[in-house]
Amino acid sequence: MTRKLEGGKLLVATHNKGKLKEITEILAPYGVSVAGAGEMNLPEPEETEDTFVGNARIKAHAAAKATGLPALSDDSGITIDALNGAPGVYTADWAETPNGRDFQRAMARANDELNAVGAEAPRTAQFRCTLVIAWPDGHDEVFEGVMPGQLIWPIRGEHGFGYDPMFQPDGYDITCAEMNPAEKNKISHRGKAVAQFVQGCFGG
Ligand SMILES: O=c1[nH]c(=O)c2ncn([C@@H]3O[C@H](COP(=O)(O)OP(=O)(O)OP(=O)(O)O)[C@@H](O)[C@H]3O)c2[nH]1
Ligand SMILES: [Mg+2]
Repeated sequence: MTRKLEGGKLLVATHNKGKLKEITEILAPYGVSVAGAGEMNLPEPEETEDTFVGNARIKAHAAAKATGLPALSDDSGITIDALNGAPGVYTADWAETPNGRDFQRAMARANDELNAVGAEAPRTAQFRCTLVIAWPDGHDEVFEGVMPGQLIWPIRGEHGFGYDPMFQPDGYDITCAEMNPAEKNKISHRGKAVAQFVQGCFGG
């Protein structure tokens, strides 16, 4: 049975400003305001699992334990069919450099690895989002969303974050970075997962 949440404020256990902005915007119509782990100075736990749900559990339970409040985490990434699902849980790692994350470089790597598979390699990929809400007593619940699409090159668009300029959702001829944010939230992996979370934890 899904445990319900009360009150209008939710702790979101992420240090990613792009995710936080999207979750804030998706939850606004439900009267839920959001506080991020970064602004609450919570440490960033190490993501040691090899599944989205495993890492989402680590982040949500760490924040719930540290604050005594229910905490929502988001573990997400891109799975590329021709690369057997890579980068998957390592999506952020592909962007890491000694000077911070560089997504131009991460997108170029995805394109290079696809080209190395061959000209005929399918360009299909999925954005995946796993949300975990954890309570301080150790209870948790999981919600998931997937957005299928194609990886295009050269990249296009200025909105969004991460790999958005490379990702063209199925049924669209523009990338996620060319959409306005509300349009992306309507169809995205994160939009779908948050809708399920709202239904489960705030619904009747
Ligand atoms: O173009 C994108 N549009 C999206 O909608 C999206 N959602 C996730 N991602 C990427 O997937 C990785 C998640 O890694 P991740 O779950 O560990 O998050 P993170 O480390 O950035 O923050 P945190 O929540 O762990 O604090 C990061 O590289 C994100 O850029 C996206 N990229
Ligand atoms: Mg992370």
